[in-house]
Amino acid sequence: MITFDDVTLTHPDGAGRVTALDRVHLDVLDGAVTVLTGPSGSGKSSLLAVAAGLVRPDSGRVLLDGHDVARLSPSAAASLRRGRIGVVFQQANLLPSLTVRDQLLVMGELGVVAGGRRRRRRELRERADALLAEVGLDGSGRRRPHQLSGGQRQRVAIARALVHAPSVLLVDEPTSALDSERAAEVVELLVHLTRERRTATLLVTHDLDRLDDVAGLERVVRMRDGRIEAPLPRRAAAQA
Ligand SMILES: Nc1ncnc2c1ncn2[C@@H]1O[C@H](COP(=O)(O)OP(=O)(O)OP(=O)(O)O)[C@@H](O)[C@H]1O
Repeated sequence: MITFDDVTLTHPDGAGRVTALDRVHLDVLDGAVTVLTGPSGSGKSSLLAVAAGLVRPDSGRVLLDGHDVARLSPSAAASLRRGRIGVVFQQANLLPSLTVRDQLLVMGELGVVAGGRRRRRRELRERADALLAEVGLDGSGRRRPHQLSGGQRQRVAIARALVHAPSVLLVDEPTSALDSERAAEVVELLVHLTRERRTATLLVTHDLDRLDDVAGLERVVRMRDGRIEAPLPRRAAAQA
């Protein structure tokens, strides 16, 4: 679970400062996808960056499984990120020369080192293969990114983000490069994996209306001017 408790973040802006997050309170619960939407500049990326420990807020607490990410040193934040957080970006960002399976194994090894756990390689390989099957890429482990469709690449990115068994999944506009049908499939997959693995998933999207038919996105929060508006029913949030 991630808890944002009274989190404020400002950036320098000419002579003054611009407020990206303004006293944000939000719980991202385990086993559910919390959708974060809102207009450009409302603070969505800033909230993800703070959750990932990439940016330190001016004030407030960001609790990730009880650790205050906002107070950690940069190296401790990096270690927490590698051990407990999975991230999926707008583009899949796969390494062109690696096979699908190796994309997962490389990330898994990083998590193993960072977490100081002696997870055996065989275990990691089994985990990678199980994840590839779960995201519908059973049998594609030897392919390389250029042999995959956009939706398949994004599925690899999702599997890679989960291979070290993070408790938190941060997802930034994962569907912007996909058509509506593929977009819905990718988000359905995220809902399924989130429930099954009990991750606390925070999904940023600006086009909520494209996800109208996806079940399991009950929790939608909308940002405006750095603030979280009260959680809204999904249709109302899409129209606001
Ligand atoms: N590094 C920075 N320096 C100065 N201002 C910044 C910086 N990063 C973000 N901002 C400002 O903080 C506010 C929130 O930006 P943020 O990128 O979090 O919004 P967003 O909702 O993710 O927007 P988008 O949907 O366009 O990605 C905006 O006013 C933006 O201009």
